[in-house]
Amino acid sequence: MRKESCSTHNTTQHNDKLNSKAMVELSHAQQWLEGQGEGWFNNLTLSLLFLLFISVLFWRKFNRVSSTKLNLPPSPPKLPLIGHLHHLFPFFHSACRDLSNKYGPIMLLQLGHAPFLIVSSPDTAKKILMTQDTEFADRPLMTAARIIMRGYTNVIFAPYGEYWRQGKKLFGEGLLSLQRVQSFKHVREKISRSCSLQTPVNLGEMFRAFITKTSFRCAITTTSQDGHRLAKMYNGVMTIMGDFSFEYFFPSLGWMDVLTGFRRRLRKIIQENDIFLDQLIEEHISKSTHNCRKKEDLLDLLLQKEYNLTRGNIKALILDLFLGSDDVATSLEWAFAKIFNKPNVMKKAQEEVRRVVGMKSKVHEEDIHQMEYLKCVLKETLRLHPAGPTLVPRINNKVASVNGYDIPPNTTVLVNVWAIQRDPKIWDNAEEFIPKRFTNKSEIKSPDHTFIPFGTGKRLCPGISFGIAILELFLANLLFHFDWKLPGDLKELDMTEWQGFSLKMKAPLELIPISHFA
Ligand code: HEM
Repeated sequence: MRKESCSTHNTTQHNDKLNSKAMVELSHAQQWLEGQGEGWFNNLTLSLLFLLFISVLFWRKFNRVSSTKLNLPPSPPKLPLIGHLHHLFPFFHSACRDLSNKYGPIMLLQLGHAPFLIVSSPDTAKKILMTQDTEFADRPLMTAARIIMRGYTNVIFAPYGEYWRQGKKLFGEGLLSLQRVQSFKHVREKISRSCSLQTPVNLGEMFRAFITKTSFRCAITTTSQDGHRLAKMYNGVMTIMGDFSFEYFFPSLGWMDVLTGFRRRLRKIIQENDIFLDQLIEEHISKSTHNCRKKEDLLDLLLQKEYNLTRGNIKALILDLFLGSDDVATSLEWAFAKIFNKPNVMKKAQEEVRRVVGMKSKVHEEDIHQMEYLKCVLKETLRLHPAGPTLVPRINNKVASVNGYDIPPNTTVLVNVWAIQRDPKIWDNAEEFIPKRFTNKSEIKSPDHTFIPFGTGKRLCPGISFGIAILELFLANLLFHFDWKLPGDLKELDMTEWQGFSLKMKAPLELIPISHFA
């Protein structure tokens, strides 16, 4: 299943959209700029602006010709050059929900030069994700994913095809065979120190650090205790994956990513990751050669010769663990904040956890099965705060027909799960946090597509069981061992959202722990 970089495929796709002469000039300018390095801006600026103008004209000409024959979905009025970008503040998912209320559950936007289809109803989501899923099973080509994930050779961004199929199967097997998250000891000790000092704990930061480390260590056994390097690698990858790239929204302006320093930062992250990942890989190769590991882990599986993966492929696949961990940490942060802001929910959840665990000194995995209310709390959190509010983007390679509309090829398709899961036509008191609405509903995705925080269909998240297991265990432990209060004279937690790679809490989740068993 070996796969080398898809960047040529990407370039070809974008080139098709442009007049070839202007493209040749642009690519010369880009190569030249790459050679000059970041921060360069001198008297050639005018020539570059001229090129920009030409490329925009060509793009507009192309776009007009190709879309005239199609029956396109409804669209709000747009501005020259930026299209609908100005409509999408402060938050993409909520702005799209408001626009969809006016323009319908299937709506075409133009963001910069890139066409986006926004889907906001369960029925249309079903068509995209299930009924017509082969037409929409590909991922769009994004600069950060291309470079960090070495030509889209991780699972999340891999183009739909044999490499993706094999990668997902391997990833699923690797995650299933993981040793479960056994110990909450380190987190408990750290929080206990703050108990005695009566100082607030930044829970969001702590969740992220522990969950990345936990999922990484569960998947890959290593003697390296370098948690700091792991955290640095994680922060670097997550930050740049959520950054703005000119190449994506304005394909003809890809060279601007050189000027802004985006490309340089990507290269730096790759180099830093390489040091850590090469060390892990070498350690695994040497241990398997000397046959001194007791248990096989995800990395051992990926290193097996029969899969014929390059070292770059393996590094990209490992990085999917980071993206998955980020979703878990984000969901945990929201869940805890939601519980804290609703004292009756906190009381009920703590009573359940403490009743089930009883006289034991810690929460065991078997206990979790009996914590029905805790499971409802998690589902209600994932309903109101899905970590991926518009799932991971899809793309269609050919013209597709949905609800009688023509969807032009290479349209990025976003299913606004955040809007569907808060739709007052579907949910009673849709904006309210009411965990008991999930009583006796065991599924983590509903067949009618009204609740799909992990997506569905071919590109369904393979980390569901692993992610839920970590979430349940962390939450149960936090509720079992500690009571919590706000620092200073704060009355309530600030629940403002912030969109990075996942939809996070903007303000730090800081609370003072009080030991329940002191
Ligand atoms: C609460 C935790 C998590 C949430 C909310 C979540 C959510 C999602 C979503 C929305 C997608 C996109 C589905 C689509 O395009 O239809 C996805 C894909 C994916 N997730 Fe997760 N995820 C979580 C945990 C994890 C974990 C722990 C891992 C791995 C360790 C993981 C690995 C993946 C991978 C590899 C994909 C790509 C699947 C594909 O493209 O075929 N996720 N996840």
